[in-house]
Amino acid sequence: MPVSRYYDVKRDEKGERYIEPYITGFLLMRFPLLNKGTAFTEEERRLLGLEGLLPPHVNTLEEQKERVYRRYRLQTSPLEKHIYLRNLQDRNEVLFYALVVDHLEEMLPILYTPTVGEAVREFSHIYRYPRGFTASTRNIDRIEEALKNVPLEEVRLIVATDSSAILGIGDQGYGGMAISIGKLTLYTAVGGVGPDKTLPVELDVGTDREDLLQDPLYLGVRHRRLRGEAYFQFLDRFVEAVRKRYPKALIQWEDFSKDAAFAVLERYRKIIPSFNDDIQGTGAVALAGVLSACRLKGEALKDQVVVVYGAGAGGAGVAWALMQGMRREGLSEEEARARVLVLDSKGLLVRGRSMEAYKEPFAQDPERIRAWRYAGAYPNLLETIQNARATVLLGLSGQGGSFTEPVARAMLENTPRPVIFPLSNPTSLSEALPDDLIYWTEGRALVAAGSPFPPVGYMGRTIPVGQGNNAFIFPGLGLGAVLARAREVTDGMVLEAAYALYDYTRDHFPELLYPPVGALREVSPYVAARVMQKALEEGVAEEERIKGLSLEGLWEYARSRFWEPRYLPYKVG
Ligand SMILES: NC(=O)c1ccc[n+]([C@@H]2O[C@H](COP(=O)([O-])OP(=O)(O)OC[C@H]3O[C@@H](n4cnc5c(N)ncnc54)[C@H](O)[C@@H]3O)[C@@H](O)[C@H]2O)c1
Ligand SMILES: O=C(O)C[C@H](O)C(=O)O
Ligand SMILES: [Mn+2]
Repeated sequence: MPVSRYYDVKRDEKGERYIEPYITGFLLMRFPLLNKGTAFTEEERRLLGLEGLLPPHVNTLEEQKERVYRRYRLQTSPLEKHIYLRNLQDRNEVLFYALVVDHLEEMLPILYTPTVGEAVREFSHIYRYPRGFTASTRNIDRIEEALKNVPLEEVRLIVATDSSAILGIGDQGYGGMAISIGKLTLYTAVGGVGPDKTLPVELDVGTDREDLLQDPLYLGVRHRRLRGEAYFQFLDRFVEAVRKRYPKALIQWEDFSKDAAFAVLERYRKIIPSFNDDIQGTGAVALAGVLSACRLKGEALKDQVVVVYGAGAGGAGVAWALMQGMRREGLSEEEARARVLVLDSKGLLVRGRSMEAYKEPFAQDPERIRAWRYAGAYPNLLETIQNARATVLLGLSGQGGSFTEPVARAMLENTPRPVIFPLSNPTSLSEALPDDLIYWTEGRALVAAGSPFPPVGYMGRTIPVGQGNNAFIFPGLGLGAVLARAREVTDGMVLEAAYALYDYTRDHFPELLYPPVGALREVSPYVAARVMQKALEEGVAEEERIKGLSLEGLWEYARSRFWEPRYLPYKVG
């Protein structure tokens, strides 16, 4: 079966890859995976029926990059830059990725967090070309036929959202498609997954946002969200259709609110290889960063007292991963629980309090807080930090500014080097500005944030702010699972991704909490190799070609499979 109904990628007698197109002429230039624009050679123009349709001068990819980069720089706001880049992506994917790879640090905040949050909000207003697949209450009864319309035959990676909790900005209806697109852009740009192997998906089950339902320009279905049985029937149909059309595909569940996130993960993880980025990716990235912080302070994770502020998908995932990390250092389940305190909007999770089932594993023994000093029904953030003598504080609350000066100073009372990670996105919802945290703690806090922040100058020092974002995990985790053809994404593989990121940071950036974003293209294949190794060890890897390979061999394998943005020559069969 060819890669697409529009073309196939083949190898010539020397083993070099080339494209055999099944469409020609003007139409070929309208398919972004095939278009080279002004870089079509004279020979290709003759061969493909493009003569006269393009300017006479033939550009190199380098020249094209120069041209689009100049225009890019003239865009006046992050959202305008985002729109510009997304248009380029929908016009010529090789050129788009070649440009992005050259300017990773500059462009990731435009294509991904934080600007992607704005793109989600404005999705219906900035919409231009179709991309990805929409499953909606309008087509779910014909989902199998609809999926056949996707012109790609070898999809291996799907990012799907129901848009119920996009970043920290809540229900965004159809606009969530932008997050699926953004995550997959990273999969290709830094995870080496070919764009023809990816499919962004919006699961449009409706929205509860009155302003969207009333907006005449809104592009999604106009009814309230499906819930309960109807919701799961919708998802069952989607998963079944994916399994049929793309039996080798992995699904990354993205930005499902806590009401559905845990149930969706558990319902499908043994049916189709899948993981939840907000629960598992975030858990892994937080564990890696806290381990790095412990190394920098010369302390062990098992001796920390961790407060996780926010108990949704992200918070629960982070609490789980940190407990697993402590167990690995020898603590019992009970001991680990006592060192990871989790708060939701009502305060500290304590056994006996009313709470959703998924929070129960993190609830503290009520005996423990009996002697604590606190005012309300349950200890709040400041009271928990003070009473438990917290040394690590992680924010996944979506409550901008909630790490105040008293909170930061209370951390400093407990330890000379507090670890404080305001991980909520986008930038405006960060629990604190890294700048403030550094000043309030007299330059002593170890700080990483979910969104990108510039380094902080303090008393003649320049303190880098790590980006504790699951972007350091999901591309490698997904790539590793896909290359290993893992039947399942196990908890072991998720935790291995965390330790891989920790090891990578220690070996290459020993002073930092996380590598710089510019290193993501090196980080992801390493994480992938470790994930593959774990999949082999746990017996879930089905790919024969990797069996028996050492870590070095797996790493080489991941690098050799890495998709690079360059033009392939055309040949007509
Ligand atoms: N840095 C990262 O990689 C990363 C990854 C995932 C999520 N996040 C961020 O975490 C935040 C939450 O995302 P989520 O996916 O967990 O959403 P969610 O909808 O599943 O959960 C939100 C949670 O926030 C908590 N919360 C709300 N109001 C609160 C309050 N006043 N005090 C304390 N807690 C409160 C609640 O416990 C709620 O369950 C978002 O801002 C998101 O961007 C960051
Ligand atoms: O999307 C991100 O930047 C990270 C994370 O998945 C989130 O929901 O905030
Ligand atoms: Mn997310």
